[in-house]
Amino acid sequence: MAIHTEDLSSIPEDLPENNDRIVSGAAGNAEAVFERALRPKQLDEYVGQTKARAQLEIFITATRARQEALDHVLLFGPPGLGKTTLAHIIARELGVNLRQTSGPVLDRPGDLAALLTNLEANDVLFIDEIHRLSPIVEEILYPALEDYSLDIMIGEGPAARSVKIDLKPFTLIGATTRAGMLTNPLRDRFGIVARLEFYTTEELTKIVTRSASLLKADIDPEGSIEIAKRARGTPRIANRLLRRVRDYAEVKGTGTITKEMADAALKMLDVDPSGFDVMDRKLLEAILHKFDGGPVGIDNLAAAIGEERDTIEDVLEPYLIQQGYLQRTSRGRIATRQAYEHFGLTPPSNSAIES
Ligand SMILES: Nc1ncnc2c1ncn2[C@@H]1O[C@H](COP(=O)(O)OP(=O)(O)OP(=O)(O)O)[C@@H](O)[C@H]1O
Ligand SMILES: [Mg+2]
Repeated sequence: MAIHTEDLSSIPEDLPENNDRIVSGAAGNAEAVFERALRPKQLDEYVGQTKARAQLEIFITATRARQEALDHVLLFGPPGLGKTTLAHIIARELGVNLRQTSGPVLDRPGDLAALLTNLEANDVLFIDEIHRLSPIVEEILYPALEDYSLDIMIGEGPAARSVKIDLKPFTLIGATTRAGMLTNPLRDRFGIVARLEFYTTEELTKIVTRSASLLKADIDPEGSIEIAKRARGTPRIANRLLRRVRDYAEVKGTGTITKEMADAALKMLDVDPSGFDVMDRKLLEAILHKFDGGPVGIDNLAAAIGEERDTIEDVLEPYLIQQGYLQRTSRGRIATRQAYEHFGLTPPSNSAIES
């Protein structure tokens, strides 16, 4: 039996607590504990993502049979869709160890060299937020990925010399919310690229039901559906809403999470029936009211709602676009017909919007 290790020491301590935004895709610190408890451990417990899963299943089975290292894997998609979970599952299914670090933490070439030389044959190195690797570390990574070798400089000045170190075969799993921010040479070195998609209500209902049973929360099937519908297509949010609704049901009701309880709790938390929270509405309303429905450039929009451009692009926008409320065009963001209707407004007849 291989040991499945998680190097918690390399996870940054200063993760933000996202208590201010209930449907934020990002995880807060306190939440990490629950997340670990609710995280599926095997591929067959991993709900949804049929495309990515089917692809991985084949590669994992073939690689296991040949006892080789799996090709390098890039997982990308918005926060909370299950990239970290999937990385752990892959290592576990391969029967190898996983070492975890992240782009911003790994800022010195020596740290990467230490990690790589400590891997056993066919192990997984998981680098979260891989788009934030420093260029020097990335340079060192290329030959490691390509022919399992490291070229590092030892010493300084005239005495400096380059040393080549052979590594055991390994698999890099990189995760990013923004595939577009990877450099081309890095992206090209991943043999398997899996894009994670937002989950359907049915898939999220399964996740909520499973989590409720792990948390020993009493929930009706309709209660699960209500939470699933309002989770912005994101398992992390579904699990978070479940915990909040459970508290509400314990205090205001008999403890059973019914549709009515879920609805009342989510109303109190300002999550609307489409799963939009205050920030989503603020973004859409800004486009509708301040910019006449758009097009509006991302920087103007960021200034208007007092939000970071990155947060808009990584967290807010993807779901609104996928759901058809927002369009990204070369001239800027446009509110769609559906967005007008969501706020009870009449879409302008002559506008460029499509529904
Ligand atoms: N396919 C799934 N089936 C069941 N639960 C899932 C699935 N994907 C994610 N989850 C749940 O959602 C939580 C968040 O997932 P995870 O941490 O893997 O997201 P992530 O994509 O790595 O997010 P980030 O971009 O913030 O790192 C997990 O704790 C897990 O319980
Ligand atoms: Mg993650």
